[in-house]
Parts: sequence; structure tokens; C-alpha cells
Amino acid sequence: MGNWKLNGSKTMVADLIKALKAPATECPAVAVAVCPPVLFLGQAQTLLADSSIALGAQDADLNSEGAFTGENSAIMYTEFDVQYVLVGHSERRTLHNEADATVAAKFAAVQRAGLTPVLCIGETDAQFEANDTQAVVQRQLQAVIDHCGIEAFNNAVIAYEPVWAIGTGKTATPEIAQNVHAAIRTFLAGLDAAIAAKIQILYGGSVKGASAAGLFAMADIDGALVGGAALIADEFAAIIRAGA
Ligand SMILES: O=C[C@H](O)COP(=O)(O)O
Repeated sequence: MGNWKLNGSKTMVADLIKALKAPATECPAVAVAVCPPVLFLGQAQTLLADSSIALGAQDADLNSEGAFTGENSAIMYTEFDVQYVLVGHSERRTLHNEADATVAAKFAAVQRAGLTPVLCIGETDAQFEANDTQAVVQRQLQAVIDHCGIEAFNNAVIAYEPVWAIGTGKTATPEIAQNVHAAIRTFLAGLDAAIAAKIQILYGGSVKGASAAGLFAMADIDGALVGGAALIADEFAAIIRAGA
């Protein structure tokens, strides 16, 4: 899944989507999705109409409609064939002060619209150094479980993104990421073994074409949420191929 963040232009959207169609077609077993900025969802919807590449959005308001200037709702995304919505990305948590409770409400709003939330969780550098990773991700998961119930994870994806690895070039090693992914699955299994077994847990944080295969080889890493490398057609194509 490519998260384009605050990047793009009509030309870039057209060029990138055109370039991604071939690798996506070559790798039918790999689920590929892109999350452009909201302004380009309509253009992407049209360009992806004949493609297996799914469309995602980067955020959604917790309300469906109303006097919430500047916001976009999951229900609106349904008109653009959006299937996934990121919730709780670390850039939203830190730059927009989104608390766990807000993230949980957004997760619920996405599901109310019939879409699949991609719940982003992960620890900061200081929390990693303090050995608090598991406590942090469990707290972030628990907030959603408290609000929505464990059964809500029947229709959700989790993205583990250590904040210290996002946009820094410092990818977590496959072993570090695997340890956290396994702990997430074990935590969920304590509540519902079937959900824990089937939920997709993506890794995010400086994933590149060269590092993807090593990550995907790990038992509990089911894919990647990719930022910078998702803007470079050849890099994202290499990540898609690494998943095949
Ligand atoms: O949503 C994507 C993540 O924040 C990873 O971004 P990055 O691949 O640029 O580190």
C-alpha cells in the first residue's frame, strides 16, 4: 500500500498510476493499493477503473457530514471507489494531535461507511529506546478495541510503523519488525484467535525495493505501508514484485 502523503499533481498521478499497472498485473496474488491526496481521488478512480489496484484515502473525519470545515468523510469516499482509509498515521497523531480516542472514533466511522480502516500504530524513538514498544502498540490497539470491540478487526488492516523509521531511511530490521508483529498477533489472539490468525499486519518505515523481500519473508509481516518509495514507480514496482 502506497501512502503518497502530501505529494502529487495531476501529471504525477497519471504517470505513476500508468507505471504501476504492469507490475500489479504481473503479480495478481499481491494486493496493491495507493492512497493519493483527497484532491486526486476522482482522477485516480478514473485511471484505476480497469485495474486491480485499489484506492485508499489517508484520513477521514470521525463525522459523516456537518459543520466541520476542511474535513472529508468516509461516506464521501465511497463515491470514489475508495476501499481503504488510513487511521491514526503517526503524522496525524503528532502533527494534528490525534489522541487514541479520536483514532478509535475514526476507525468506527470508516467501518460505518463500509470501508476498511488501516490502523497505524507504532512507537517513537524515545519509546523504542525505553523498551516501551509493546506497551505503546497495545495501548493504541486497546483504544480501538474498547471503542469498537475486537470483532471490528474482522474488517481491518493493521500497519505497524515505528516512528523512528518513517522517512528517516532507518528501516527496522526484519527481526525487529517481526518481533513486534508477532507480539501484536499474540495480543489479538488473547481476545480472538481467528481474527489474530487472519488479520493482515503491514510494516511501514523506509521500506524500499531492496528491503521489501527480507521483510516479507518474515512469518507475521503480511505487506508494507510505503511512503517515499511509493512515489517512485520503479521502487514501488520492486516492492510489489517482492510480495509475489
Ligand atoms: O505511511 C507510510 C509510512 O509513514 C512510511 O513512510 P516512509 O516509507 O517514507 O518511511
